[in-house]
Amino acid sequence: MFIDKTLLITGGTGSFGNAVMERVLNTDIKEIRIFSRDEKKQDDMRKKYKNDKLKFYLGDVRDLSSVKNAMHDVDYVFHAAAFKQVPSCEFFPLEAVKTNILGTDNVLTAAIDYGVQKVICLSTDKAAYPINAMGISKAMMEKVFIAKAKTIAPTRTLICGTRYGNVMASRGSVIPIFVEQIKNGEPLTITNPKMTRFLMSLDQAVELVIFAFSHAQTGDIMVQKAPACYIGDLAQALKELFHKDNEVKVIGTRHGEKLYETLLTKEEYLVAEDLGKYFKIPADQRDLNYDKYFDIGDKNLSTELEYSSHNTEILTIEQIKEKLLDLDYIQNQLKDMKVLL
Ligand SMILES: O=c1ccn([C@@H]2O[C@H](COP(=O)(O)OP(=O)(O)O[C@H]3O[C@H](CO)[C@H](O)[C@H](O)[C@H]3O)[C@@H](O)[C@H]2O)c(=O)[nH]1
Repeated sequence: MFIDKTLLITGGTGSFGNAVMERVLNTDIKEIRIFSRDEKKQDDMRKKYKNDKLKFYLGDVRDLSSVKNAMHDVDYVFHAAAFKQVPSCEFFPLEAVKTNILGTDNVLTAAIDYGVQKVICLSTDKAAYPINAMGISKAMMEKVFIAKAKTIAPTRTLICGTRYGNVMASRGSVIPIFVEQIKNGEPLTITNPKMTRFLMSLDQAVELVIFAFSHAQTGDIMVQKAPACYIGDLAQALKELFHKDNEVKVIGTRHGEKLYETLLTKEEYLVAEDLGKYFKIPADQRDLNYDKYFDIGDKNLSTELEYSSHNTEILTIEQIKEKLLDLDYIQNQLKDMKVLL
């Protein structure tokens, strides 16, 4: 797939950028361009990998000229640059607009201008029925790339996306928070034990992008099916793995937070194609002459379910423990704490 090609990864110094880069670096790819704002992280990456195939571009997706500067002779783009923290986007929603929405438009404009063959834009479950600024900006990002996909022949530039849930043990997320609390003998701060979240690994996020890369048609969003768990059960699973019995403190739901996340809205579920491990949300083929579709309507809409972390497979405590044990992060923490399994 990548033989002699050039791949640009926006947000390339982030955890997803690193993971997907590592996955592709050992193919016959010609060049991987890491595009990001942070010179320090780029320098760390340069020193860590010491690989001539890796090229680093400083820039910001908000600035079209910096994006164009990195886009010449690129074949494929994985667009991962984004603001993804819920709280910071709540306080600075316009910053989310600039990076997540306008930045995406810049990436697509430059990609089309330079004849890039494929662009994969990364979205999140928080974009489905969004309630916080981060999710709303990502939902708009999806609208932007779907609309843009209609403006260009897929044989020239194919534009598609992926949507995935929380990445387990990512920096600042609940798993490392609970592990630190366990280590320090502090109570585990549970927002609501009945809250559910999809459980996905970084590798699966990479898999999903590679799957979209090889299977998506223009305008499609690819979604990975995933199990979920109750946050109360996640805390219990961690306590059992670490052989500790910390107290639990229920602290209540945080700002902008949902009881459960949605990967497919019911409107999308109705049209989604089930591809086994994945769902494909095909691009809406209607054009602006909307009137001619009005009398068809959608009778099923009121009965259809969404695909959410409440109605997907819910893992038992034992199953959560198995998933946790697959994570390098958990293995290292268990070793640090000299826990025998
Ligand atoms: O101390 C905590 C922290 C979190 N949770 C719960 O654990 C679940 C997961 O929380 P995370 O903070 O790990 O993940 P979020 O779903 O809240 O989303 C987070 O991860 C996203 C990316 O996956 C974005 O980065 C986002 O800004 C960030 O809030 C939620 O139900 C949350 O209520 C707790 O019970 N206690």
